[in-house]
Amino acid sequence: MTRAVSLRGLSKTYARAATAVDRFSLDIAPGEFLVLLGPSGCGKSTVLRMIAGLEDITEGELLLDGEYANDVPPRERGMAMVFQSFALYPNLTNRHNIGFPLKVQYPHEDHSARIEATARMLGIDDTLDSYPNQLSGGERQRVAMGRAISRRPSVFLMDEPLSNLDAKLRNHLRAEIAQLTDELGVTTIYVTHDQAEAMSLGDRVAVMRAGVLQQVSTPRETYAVPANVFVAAFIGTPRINLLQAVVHAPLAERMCIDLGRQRLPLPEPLSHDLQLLRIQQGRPVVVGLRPEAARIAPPSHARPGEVPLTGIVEHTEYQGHEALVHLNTGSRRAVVPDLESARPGPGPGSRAPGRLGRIKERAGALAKPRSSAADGPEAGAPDAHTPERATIRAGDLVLRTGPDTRLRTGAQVPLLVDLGQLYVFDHRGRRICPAPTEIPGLYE
Ligand SMILES: Nc1ncnc2c1ncn2[C@@H]1O[C@H](COP(=O)(O)OP(=O)(O)OP(=O)(O)O)[C@@H](O)[C@H]1O
Repeated sequence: MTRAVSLRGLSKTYARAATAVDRFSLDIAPGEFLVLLGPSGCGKSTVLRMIAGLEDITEGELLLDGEYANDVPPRERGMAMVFQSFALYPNLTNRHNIGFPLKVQYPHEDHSARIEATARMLGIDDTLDSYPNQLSGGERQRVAMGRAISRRPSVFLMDEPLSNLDAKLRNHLRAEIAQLTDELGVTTIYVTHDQAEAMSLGDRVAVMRAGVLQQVSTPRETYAVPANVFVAAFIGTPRINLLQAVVHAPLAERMCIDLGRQRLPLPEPLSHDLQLLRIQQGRPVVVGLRPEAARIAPPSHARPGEVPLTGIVEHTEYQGHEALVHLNTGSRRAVVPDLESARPGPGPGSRAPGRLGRIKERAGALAKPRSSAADGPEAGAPDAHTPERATIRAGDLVLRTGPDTRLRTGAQVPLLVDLGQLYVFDHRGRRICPAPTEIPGLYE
């Protein structure tokens, strides 16, 4: 059996604490795999615990199969929870750990067949007579999952079940969880702060920030059409490049996006999405370019929709299947406060003061800002005395290239930016390009 879970304006306020979850609404279909994703402390576990009945709901409604369920005791909700810490009974064999919930529910029945079938499904049938301390972390987490499965719950609640495991095992178990929940067809709500895990597991991903739901969509939509700058920055590795910019849209001239030291010209005729940017004239915006949205090539190689920019190579990270080139375009990075500490900094070489200084000097030598209606305090080109100066750093743009690309540090290289992959966010961080109501090309 599987069931629908609906959250209607769910809020949670702890005594003497800020609101942990703020008017959270979501409908989860029977059999769906929904991932709750967000940084530490954003309220993911609190949502899960309210669904489980382990936490009182301060405001709002929980519906199970359409029925009001705020007051249903946890054991009557037909849910099973798997936590980050394996939480097994150390003095019970794995067989008894898996069978424990069955024994509590039906003390006089023989559960051997179901325990063994569950263990086979999880590939731990040969460890049934061992104790948890005789198992590896991955095996212990399988036993914990076995205990959750054996009860045949109608909803699985998983709270970072893989975060105590090493990367290799995590990837392996991730695939197993996907297969298992698919086979069982049970509604699964899975909490993680790992965006790669969320993207690979979820039918849909619900991104949270500071207790508030930001976006709920398929992994593909979440990546392709993030609702705001927070979601754009949270999803994708390497992270999207976010640059401070100003839209420059004089009536008689071509529109462009001023990045401070360089501009992105917007070729005529403008696409519908780019036309809508006109109303942002003179306003600060944030430009988002994923690492695959630009390539190293001269202007003569431009394909339709590509516009030129230049950058100075700061350093190249070899990744085996690709290389990541860190470039300095003289732009100012935009900061997403909740995420900034998690952002990988520039490479080790760039931390050497002499080299950083040299890179900054070269950045200064890039195309000088032309006179612009948008020039001014918000437009970029900050002078050395403004605090903004500190935000001009080497490596404002990271691009993906082939693994064999050889680039000399300090070389100035021509770039082509694909405007079809350009994101623009307004001063409040909402996506304004592509326009919010459209999902261009996604279902073609
Ligand atoms: N029992 C509690 N009393 C007071 N505040 C709490 C309690 N439990 C959680 N909080 C607060 O509620 C907020 C949300 O916590 P929650 O554990 O749901 O976040 P999370 O997104 O699951 O974080 P993590 O990924 O670190 O587990 C945090 O600010 C946390 O400090």
